[in-house]
Amino acid sequence: MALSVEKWVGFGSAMAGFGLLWSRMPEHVHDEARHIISSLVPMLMSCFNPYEQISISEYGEERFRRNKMFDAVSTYLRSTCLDVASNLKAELGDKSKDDPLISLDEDQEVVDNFDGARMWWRLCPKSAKKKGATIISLLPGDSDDEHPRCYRLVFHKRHRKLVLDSYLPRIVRQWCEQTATDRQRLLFTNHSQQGKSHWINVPYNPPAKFDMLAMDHRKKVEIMEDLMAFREAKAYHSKVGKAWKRGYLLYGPPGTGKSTMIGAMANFLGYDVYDLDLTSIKNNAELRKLFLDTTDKSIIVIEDIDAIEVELTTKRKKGKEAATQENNSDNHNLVTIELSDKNNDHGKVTLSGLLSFVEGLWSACGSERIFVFTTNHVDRLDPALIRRGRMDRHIEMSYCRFEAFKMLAKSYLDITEHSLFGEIGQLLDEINTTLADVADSLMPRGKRNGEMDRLLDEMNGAPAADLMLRVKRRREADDCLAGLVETLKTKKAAKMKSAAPPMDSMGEAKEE
Ligand SMILES: Nc1ncnc2c1ncn2[C@@H]1O[C@H](COP(=O)(O)OP(=O)(O)OP(=O)(O)O)[C@@H](O)[C@H]1O
Ligand SMILES: [Mg+2]
Repeated sequence: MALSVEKWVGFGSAMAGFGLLWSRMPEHVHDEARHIISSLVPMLMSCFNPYEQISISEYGEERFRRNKMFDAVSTYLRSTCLDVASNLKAELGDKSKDDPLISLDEDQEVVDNFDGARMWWRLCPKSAKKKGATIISLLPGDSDDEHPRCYRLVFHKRHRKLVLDSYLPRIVRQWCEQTATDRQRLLFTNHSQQGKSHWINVPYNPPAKFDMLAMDHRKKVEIMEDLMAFREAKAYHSKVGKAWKRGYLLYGPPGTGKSTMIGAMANFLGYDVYDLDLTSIKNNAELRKLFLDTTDKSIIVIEDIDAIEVELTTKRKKGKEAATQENNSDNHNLVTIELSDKNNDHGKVTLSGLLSFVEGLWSACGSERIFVFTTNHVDRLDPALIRRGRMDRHIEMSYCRFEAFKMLAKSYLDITEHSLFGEIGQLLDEINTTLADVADSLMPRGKRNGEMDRLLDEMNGAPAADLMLRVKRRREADDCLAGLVETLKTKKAAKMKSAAPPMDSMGEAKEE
């Protein structure tokens, strides 16, 4: 049957070609004959060929975007048609290394039954393109003169309505439901190969969760509520005619949790993360292609945006220009961003190119996207980049104070109080310490627990083991907190020393 379906489709194409030929007959062929035969061809075609087909290509016409319908069909066929296929292929799935991901091999045909109708599916391999067509490809190993892979669905033409109104929409619905529940989240980064940029990805399971993020509780709840409201605001955005996207600027000193917060956001929303490295992008056109190849329900991150040299070409920033260049002149990894790209955006990524995705024309391409910019130096950023509306929320990640410390102590040592808490609270108020430093001090090093660990192993769950475990934890907490006090005192002494006026030879403070 499969073969005959293919033949019918082939026959249909041949007839179509014949029809085309006729419609282009030279003038000297009698007009009337030409007209009669041309109008007969479609009729003949529909008499002889009872089948129709739909192609679902892996990439869209312009190759800018992956065709999600292709992914939906892959997932559907994997779940419904594998039993009847003989040519399969296996890959290691992202989720579990023990679980191979089985899918249809190229050219394997399978038949699906839907509401009594038969559907023939085939995954067609890449094929050579007819001469003359040129499409720029950004995909690895994908050459410009090839058609991408595609699924071909063949069905009887009396089922056309069923296919378009019920069968294909059901495939999409199932895919959406499945991806929402058990999809492996991915972390993407842009990569340049043979002068072309594309995304590469790895499975992403960030350990950070909001409940272990140490920061002001009220602020944290506000952020979570904001994210939740965003996720449910599809109708609102379309009602007010705004692109469904949101921008966050996370700023604060190194080690205060900006990257950790991004992981917590991704966990909370279940979104993929695109970590955009602007330094490897040549110009706005490439940036545009990368943005267009991001998926919905994603967080697009540009870390350390202050490290991007802002070379202003407009008059309004002339004064600041010299200072910016001077500050960054020795950093060769910087990408130059020009504010005005109207006349000259061929060789550079420009600020307006970047902004057109955050807020401008291109921001409407795709939906449910969150932009996160991070910086250690908020004061160095161009106001155009961070003005409200572009970056909807500015979140300060600050040094570790007592409240944040208590959260870290709870997650790292599982304690809520200790005799050293008072002293630690006071020291944290006096000196600026990052959460990264405090977190590092709170990691048990097991200095004096070697013997206890051995005993615990030997006891293997005996009743006394529980008590011993608690003693061990308590000791670890004592050690960590004592270590933290020591570190903070050393820092405080160093700070006081650097702030003290210089001494003369008699040990007296010199007058300035
Ligand atoms: N608010 C926080 N809550 C819990 N842990 C934190 C927090 N901030 C920092 N940490 C700890 O410090 C480590 C470094 O933090 P992180 O990388 O998020 O800092 P950052 O602000 O992104 O720094 P940088 O500006 O250098 O990129 C984290 O892996 C985490 O262990
Ligand atoms: Mg970071």
